[in-house]
Amino acid sequence: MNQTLAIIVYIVIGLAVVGGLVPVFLKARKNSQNYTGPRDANDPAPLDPSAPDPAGADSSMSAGTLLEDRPETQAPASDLEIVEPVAPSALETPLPAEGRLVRLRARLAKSNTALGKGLLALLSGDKIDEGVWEEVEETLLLADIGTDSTMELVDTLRDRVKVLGTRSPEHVQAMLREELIKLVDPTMDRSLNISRHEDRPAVLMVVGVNGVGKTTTVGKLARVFVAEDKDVLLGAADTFRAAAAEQLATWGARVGVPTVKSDVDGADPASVAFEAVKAGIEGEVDVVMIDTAGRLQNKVGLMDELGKVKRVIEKQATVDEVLLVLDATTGQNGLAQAKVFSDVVNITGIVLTKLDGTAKGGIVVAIQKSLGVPVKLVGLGEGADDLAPFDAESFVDALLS
Ligand SMILES: Nc1nc2c(ncn2[C@@H]2O[C@H](COP(=O)(O)OP(=O)(O)OP(=O)(O)O)[C@@H](O)[C@H]2O)c(=O)[nH]1
Repeated sequence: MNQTLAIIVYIVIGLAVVGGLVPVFLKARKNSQNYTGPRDANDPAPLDPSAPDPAGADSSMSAGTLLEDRPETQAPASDLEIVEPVAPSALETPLPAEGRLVRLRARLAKSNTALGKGLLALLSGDKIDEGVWEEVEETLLLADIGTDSTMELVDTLRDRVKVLGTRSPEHVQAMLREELIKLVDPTMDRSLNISRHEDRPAVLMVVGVNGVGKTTTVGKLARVFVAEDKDVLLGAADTFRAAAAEQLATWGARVGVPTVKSDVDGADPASVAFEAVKAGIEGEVDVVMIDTAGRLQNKVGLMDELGKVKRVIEKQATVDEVLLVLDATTGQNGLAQAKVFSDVVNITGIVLTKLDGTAKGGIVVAIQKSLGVPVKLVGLGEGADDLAPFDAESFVDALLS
């Protein structure tokens, strides 16, 4: 009897010990997903165990706190989770990308009437004297086309008007259309490099300053790719703004796309990016898209951090597309941002957002000219499908319509 009792006691103790270890094993397994590769020279300092919890410090920040105000040390990306999409029955069907610029033409035309219609009115008048050319110049400069391109366009138009003799409004419209299209450059390759490699997904990274529309762009792009039947995975490497990862996961879930994110505020963004790409390789998806935190281009540490995110991804894949998101309403300021970002991460394309809210559509020309990088996409509203592949002819037609 005593022997049986002793056996039962041993079994109970044994079960208690095993039960206690299970969570430890599970936690260890979760953490083993973390990126543990060698640190780069400019990596953030490793955590000092005696230091106050940086996650705690971060969580006291408001969503509006700028990235440069955060503590130097960063929490590791422990507690990574993959947010799975909603039930298939609740999934949305995104619109195909083709023809979107034409569909959204009215928005572009509405905010750029001054440019297209203004130029047409000026050039269709009975007499084109110096005063008119000055007004044409002013209109182009106000639309943020940039000084060099404005001069170039005015000189060409002046020559062509001279040669033309009679000027019907149709003639003027055709001439203006032709010259504007040349300026926007239809020869640039605007396709996105998102073809899957034999053994791994294509990786696309989105960068830019605060609030330009990076997360929104990744969400809208996920929809475009889903409409093209691609398998997509998102990585929420904007670990600074508390709501950003949630925002991204919600975008993804709506169209059946999973998101890799960290539960820890201020987690190491490179680590989240690494894990997202790893999950993309293991899941054999077509495209992994990495959202990054907004950062001011004049903060060296933050720009270094961005370079690190890219380098860490490159330990297991190539970064095929780096899209710089610029807010069209900030006009020429975007040029300064573009310059610095392109020094750090080799920008392959521009996304120009909020073109629906500005009469400065000419910034497309200025950016391409100063950077030599094509505008590949334009944002024309806050709606889920208000992102369009950029096309020189449709764009100019919208300006002149
Ligand atoms: N009108 C308009 N609003 C846009 C467009 N694209 C983005 N937005 C809005 O811009 C705001 C900022 O967008 P986010 O995607 O959160 O910007 P973000 O760059 O990720 O922000 P940070 O992570 O703080 O740097 C949101 O209110 C978007 O709805 C656009 O093309 N048109």
